[in-house]
Amino acid sequence: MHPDRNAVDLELQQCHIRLFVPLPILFAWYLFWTVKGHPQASNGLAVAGAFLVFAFVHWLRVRTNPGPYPGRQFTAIAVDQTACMIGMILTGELGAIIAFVNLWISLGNGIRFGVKWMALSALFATTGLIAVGLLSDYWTQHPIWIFSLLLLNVAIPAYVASLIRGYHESRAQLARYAGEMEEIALTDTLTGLPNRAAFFSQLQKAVSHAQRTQSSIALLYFDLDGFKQVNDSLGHAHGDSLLKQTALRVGQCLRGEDVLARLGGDEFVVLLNAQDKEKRVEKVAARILQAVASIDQVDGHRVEVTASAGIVLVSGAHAAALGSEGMIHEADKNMYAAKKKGKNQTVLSSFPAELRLVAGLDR
Ligand SMILES: Nc1nc2c(ncn2[C@@H]2O[C@H](COP(=O)(O)OP(=O)(O)OP(=O)(O)O)[C@@H](O)[C@H]2O)c(=O)[nH]1
Repeated sequence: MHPDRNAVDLELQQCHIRLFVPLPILFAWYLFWTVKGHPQASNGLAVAGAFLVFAFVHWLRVRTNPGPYPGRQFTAIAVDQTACMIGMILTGELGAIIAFVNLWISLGNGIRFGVKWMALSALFATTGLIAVGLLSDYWTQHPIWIFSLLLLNVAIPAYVASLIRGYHESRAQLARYAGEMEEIALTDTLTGLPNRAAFFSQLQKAVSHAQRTQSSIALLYFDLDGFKQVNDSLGHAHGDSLLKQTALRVGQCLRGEDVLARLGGDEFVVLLNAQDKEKRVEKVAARILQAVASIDQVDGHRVEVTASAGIVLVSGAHAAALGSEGMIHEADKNMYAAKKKGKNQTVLSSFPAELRLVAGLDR
């Protein structure tokens, strides 16, 4: 596929429109007046014919050698607008129609190259029209007409430019809103951590990566011990503060590549992403438990809090077989086993079982 497929398509579209709409109309106009015997009509016929040949050659070039060439915008604007001026000078009153071609060119340049080039094209057109007003006998005698055509060539591009700008601004604003909504949908509002949906999407990516690179995944699930007690004794607001502190302190134990998320309530998960995750997993778990245990105050109230963690270490192939839900479920089961064993501790399992040994976790 051509690197700038859209631009090439647009360029071809412009070629077709030019070849089949304004130029045949211009040609037919001068043909009509030639048949009627207007003295300057044959000049116009020659100009319109030259325009048509030029447009045809340009169409062939775009078809055979698509893509931009150096100075494309400036050349297109200068050649088209100058040819229009010559046509107006050579055809006097019959040339009024060419002012609409000027306008067409400016709008076309805006669509092909952007608002700045449309402004330049309109500037070319208006300067050219002033030159026509000064150089051509017919137009010098009809200043009102040249002034009207000039206005037309300024006002319409300016109006279209404001429409294009408005359109781009609303698109940019929509994109910003969409980004903000996505962020809200993927963030846990209390702690600012990724939420369940965001975590699942990260885990999904990690599973694909582990499968592709034949590496492993280390997933840690932890839950505060006795959180309900804090809520009941201090109130929900202080419970919220404890959750925020937990997110902060645990986050400080992790590396930038690791993902800490809150699944809901007092349940958190960590996806270890660093290269040496297998070797780090137990150390990280110990650090997390220690970080939680170090919280001794919530909003000035003394608290004693610990956490229990379940870990799964899974090879890429097993991760794909278990799926994200399956892995979370395994880690959750281990976390409950740790609670049963007396809380404030970690239970780890691996799939396949030998992964523990490979990772050196049993040494
Ligand atoms: N403050 C606060 N509490 C919450 C929030 N979400 C859930 N909870 C409460 O958190 C508590 C979680 O319950 P458990 O995890 O079973 O309570 P626990 O005392 O930690 O029990 P163990 O895990 O067995 O030690 C419940 O009381 C919920 O009402 C929240 O966003 N903020």
